[in-house]
Amino acid sequence: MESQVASRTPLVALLGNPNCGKTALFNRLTGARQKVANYAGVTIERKEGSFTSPAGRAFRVLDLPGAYSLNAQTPDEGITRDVVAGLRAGEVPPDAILCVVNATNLRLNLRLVLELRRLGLPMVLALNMVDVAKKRGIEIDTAKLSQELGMPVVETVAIQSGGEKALLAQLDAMPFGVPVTPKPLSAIDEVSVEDTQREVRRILAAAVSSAKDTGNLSEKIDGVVLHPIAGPIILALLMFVIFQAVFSWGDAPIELIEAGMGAFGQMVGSWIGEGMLHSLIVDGIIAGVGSVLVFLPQILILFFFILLLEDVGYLPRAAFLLDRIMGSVGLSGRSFLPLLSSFACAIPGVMAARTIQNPRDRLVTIMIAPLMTCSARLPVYALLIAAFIPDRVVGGFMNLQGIVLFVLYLAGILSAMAVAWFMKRRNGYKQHALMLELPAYHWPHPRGLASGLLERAKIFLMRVGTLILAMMILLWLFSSFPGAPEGATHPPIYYSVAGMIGRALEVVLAPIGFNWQIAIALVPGMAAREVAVGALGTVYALSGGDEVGNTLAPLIAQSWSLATGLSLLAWYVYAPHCLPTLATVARETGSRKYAWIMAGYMFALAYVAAFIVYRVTLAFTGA
Ligand SMILES: Nc1nc2c(ncn2[C@@H]2O[C@H](COP(=O)(O)OP(=O)(O)OP(=O)(O)O)[C@@H](O)[C@H]2O)c(=O)[nH]1
Ligand SMILES: [Mg+2]
Repeated sequence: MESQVASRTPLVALLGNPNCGKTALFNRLTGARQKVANYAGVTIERKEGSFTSPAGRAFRVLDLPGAYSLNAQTPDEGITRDVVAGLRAGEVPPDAILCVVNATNLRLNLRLVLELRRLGLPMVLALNMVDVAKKRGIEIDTAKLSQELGMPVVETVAIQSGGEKALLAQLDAMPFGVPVTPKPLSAIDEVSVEDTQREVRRILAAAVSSAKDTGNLSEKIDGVVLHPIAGPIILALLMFVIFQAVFSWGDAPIELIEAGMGAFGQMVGSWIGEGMLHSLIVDGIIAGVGSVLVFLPQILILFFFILLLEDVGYLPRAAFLLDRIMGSVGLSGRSFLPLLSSFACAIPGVMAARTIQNPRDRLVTIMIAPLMTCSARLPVYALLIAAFIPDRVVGGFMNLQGIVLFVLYLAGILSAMAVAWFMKRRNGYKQHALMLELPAYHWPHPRGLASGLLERAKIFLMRVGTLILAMMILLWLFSSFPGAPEGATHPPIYYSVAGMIGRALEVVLAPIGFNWQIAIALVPGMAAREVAVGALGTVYALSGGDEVGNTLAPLIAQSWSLATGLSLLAWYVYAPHCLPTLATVARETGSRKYAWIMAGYMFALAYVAAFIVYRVTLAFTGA
């Protein structure tokens, strides 16, 4: 046992305050592509990687959630504490702590360094973001700092290639002999917070000169962005521009993909003679997968803006602006970032709720996260909007389709607030002050932005190529067998297994205006929301029409009433069409109960909303 421990690869753990660049450094060292963004609380899990130093030594390295202190306040900080203190079952404590600090904010960051030092593990301090510190005129005497702290101090710039050089050299110089056992966590409390603060001040006075500090430009920008009147107006304008862009910039590339898919379908169709294989490939796969694929541009446009705002550092400001509104329903700005990540996908959103300290707030945030419009809803919304909402300019400059999309997002947000209010009212209110670190603004890094977008495109294409493709093949099978009986008056799919299920469900769904074709699509749609779009593509391709797939929108516009179209939109604002999210909720809350409650309340809301929309539209259109 002993010899095994002695000979293993040294494990180095990255620790530091949130948003100081740990993940950026981790990525630089290991070549990984973990998410880096300019707000606190991006990393919420322990991630392991490895690298070989210039001297040829192998290292294992851990990226951890940021923490302000080892007295963990939130579940994600708890992960970090347990890892360094060696409290995780089946895991040895790290051989060394690589403590990362933000060089422009040592006053805040050094407190954790002093705490960590009391654990008695070998440590290296990475003075990160020295590029920014230098620009601002903050002078840090690293030799002095090293002497004061009693540990090696190296300068790093995690976002520049080569910015990790000094650190690698330092790691190579370290012996890593017999692993050290960390002192118990109680050692941290041996010195009071006040004494620690005093020590921080002393060290700063000795090693840092901010005499030439040009000040923080961010504070000046925040004077405008966080202004009580200008702030919310800027936020609203930003949102507005994003939704307009999704529709107005998306047109050209979408048409290109549609045309491409159409031509591809025809070409492939002409190679394969009529028959089962033709149907599987043209109606099942190309029509199904193609009808989802066309939404790639719109998804990328949305993510372009999200990534941009993330990178610049605007998001925590938005949380700050919305704190009061969220407070009125019993949530705090703390819930904002988890909810915001739910716009990409509810799963990381639900997981990000780990950064919330209060267990009730955390639960409420988890329960409402899926009401935020995730990117998988975008294909559904975009399809139905293209089919039922005219592409018209209103008020001189606003695109009507963009407005409807905005309203759908808003409906999700407002409903989430209402549900939060209801849950909190039942469980008792308690207001918490918002403690949120506002990071410095910085210019977006084009390379990071591009790789973020590429990552998104990959995720989407992977989903299309695996999950959606598989669902389409299954759906085609269920929709093609058994074939139509003698003297059939409907297309064969009507008599198939899927058709039978669809017709059975139609009984329940008819009051909200859904036909059996929609009912069929909703079933595989439980795997993921955009599967329903593909399923509609396949179902309509099999219901007749030759080269449907790429022209699904006009087809459903012809065959459904406006009331049905709008009702389905309302349904998708609420319905929990995503089993993976429900599974994540069960895991994160440690109980299936909440997944069931979530599914129940979301289906109920979906039905009621769709019913109201259907009936009201019918009343207006007089059908
Ligand atoms: N200018 C500059 N920016 C940096 C540097 N290192 C990181 N950043 C930026 O700082 C922000 C935070 O980086 P992350 O790596 O996500 O920080 P983290 O410590 O992992 O944050 P959490 O996971 O939230 O604890 C990002 O916007 C990075 O691009 C650096 O050395 N210089
Ligand atoms: Mg991180």
